[in-house]
Amino acid sequence: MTPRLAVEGIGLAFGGVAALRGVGMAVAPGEIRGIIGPNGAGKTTLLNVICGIIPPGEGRVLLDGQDITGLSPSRIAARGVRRTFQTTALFRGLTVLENVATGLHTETRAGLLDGVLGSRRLREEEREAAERARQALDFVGMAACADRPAHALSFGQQRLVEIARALVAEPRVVLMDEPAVGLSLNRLADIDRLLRRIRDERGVTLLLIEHVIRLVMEVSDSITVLGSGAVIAEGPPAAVREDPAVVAAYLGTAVHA
Ligand SMILES: Nc1ncnc2c1ncn2[C@@H]1O[C@H](COP(=O)(O)OP(=O)(O)OP(=O)(O)O)[C@@H](O)[C@H]1O
Repeated sequence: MTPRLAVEGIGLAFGGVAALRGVGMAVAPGEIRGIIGPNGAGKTTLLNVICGIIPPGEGRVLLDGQDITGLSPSRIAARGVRRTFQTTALFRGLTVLENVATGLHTETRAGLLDGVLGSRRLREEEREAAERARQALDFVGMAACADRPAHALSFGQQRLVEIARALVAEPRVVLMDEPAVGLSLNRLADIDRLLRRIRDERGVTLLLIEHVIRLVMEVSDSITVLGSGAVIAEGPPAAVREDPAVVAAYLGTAVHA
């Protein structure tokens, strides 16, 4: 089967520092793939390469077999690869609903002239965008906050809105950078459930960077472990947890936390 997402031989250096070294990985459709590794291992850089924020020095990124290496972030988003960030990145001046609707920018067809003329097509698009944004908010359990200003929400709520924004355009792949960061332990089960629903109900393939090892071990179908910019282990959570190279990379503690 063609992988939904594959990276092949990705290499990237920042100045003299090799951030990624020959990274390869193939993720099946509908898989939750955890990406773990110590600080500085290259996890965020890998997501940035996949979604086009940083062009790789070497290697290729393939989406359903098609080479998307070097495309701009907005073109890659338009092909169905969306992203959430480590720190929330909502527009402060917009409502929650408007923030989620910005996730549809790659699909909006009405042109500038339509805006000037206030055409019916533009109004229809806006209505449709609002409806889809509302559905995405409902999916993450945030519909009641739709009309509130985004900055008035708690950190945890803002993270859910970001996930809704990543989902609104019905992506094929969502890259998530630490969705559980800053959440209390009793919210972890909610995130676990939400990630599974994103996979099962929306058919989205998920790449998940996560430092909360308990969450990533429970929710991932398989895990790729990065160390110093290279893949040091890959496989089902139970096998990765026992892998000597992984235990050594984490100094034998965190993987069992
Ligand atoms: N924009 C940049 N300029 C220079 N070096 C960078 C840049 N971004 C990342 N690096 C370096 O690349 C390496 C990989 O960093 P990256 O942030 O991808 O690691 P990470 O695994 O996501 O770490 P963390 O778990 O701490 O978020 C590190 O050595 C980091 O210092």
